[in-house]
Amino acid sequence: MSAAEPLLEARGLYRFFHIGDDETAALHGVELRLRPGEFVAVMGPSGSGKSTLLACLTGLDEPDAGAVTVAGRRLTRRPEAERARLRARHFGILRQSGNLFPQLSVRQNIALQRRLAGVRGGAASAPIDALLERVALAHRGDDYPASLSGGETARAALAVALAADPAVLIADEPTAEVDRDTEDRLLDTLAAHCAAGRAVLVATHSAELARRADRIVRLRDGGLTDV
Ligand SMILES: Nc1ncnc2c1ncn2[C@@H]1O[C@H](COP(=O)(O)OP(=O)(O)OP(=O)(O)O)[C@@H](O)[C@H]1O
Repeated sequence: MSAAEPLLEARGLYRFFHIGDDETAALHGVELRLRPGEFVAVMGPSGSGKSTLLACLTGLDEPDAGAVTVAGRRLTRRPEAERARLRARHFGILRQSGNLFPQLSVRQNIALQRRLAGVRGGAASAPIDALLERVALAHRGDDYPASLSGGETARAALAVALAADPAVLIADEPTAEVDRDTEDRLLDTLAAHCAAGRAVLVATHSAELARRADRIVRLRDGGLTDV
């Protein structure tokens, strides 16, 4: 794959939901391309389709029409197990609800994510130490999620999302529940991931966060437009 090719590409995405006779077009012909180094913010009012878009882009949901390609591999119309493998390999996913297993330490959560992504030496300590350092959690690696503060939890979740150095980091409202310092650190870390030739897509209501993006796209009634 050449450097100019998008890391993530969505073409003609449609997703419909039916309740009784009512039909909602949650996605309506969405086109999106994320190139290496790009930090893109998706904005849109509640119900505009952001969660549906992120789910379809990461293979958690299957669009009714259209195609998604990540790192040159088609993700759509694949068996669930294949989508899960591609998702673990190519995406880092940061959710508001968190992505930490409570029964594992921070270090073990990172190691698990690396193993799921097929990274060789998934539990090797040097890369995990470096990652903990990057999110200022070097001293908390052996602790369990329940003992972390809100800001530490957000940073640990980011470390897990970055564990396998994913081509595309997808974040849903990553700064909604964190203080200003943590927000700055999260945004700096996302920017550094882009600077390393990866791509970041963030769904947010925060104008502050969107200002840090290279490009803002807006969802309205399932359609995506550049701002
Ligand atoms: N499983 C579902 N069944 C029926 N309708 C759904 C389903 N999921 C989403 N929708 C509808 O699709 C539209 C888009 O929803 P979505 O959750 O993607 O919006 P959103 O922009 O993420 O909203 P919010 O910012 O409030 O999280 C809404 O009208 C929603 O009611």
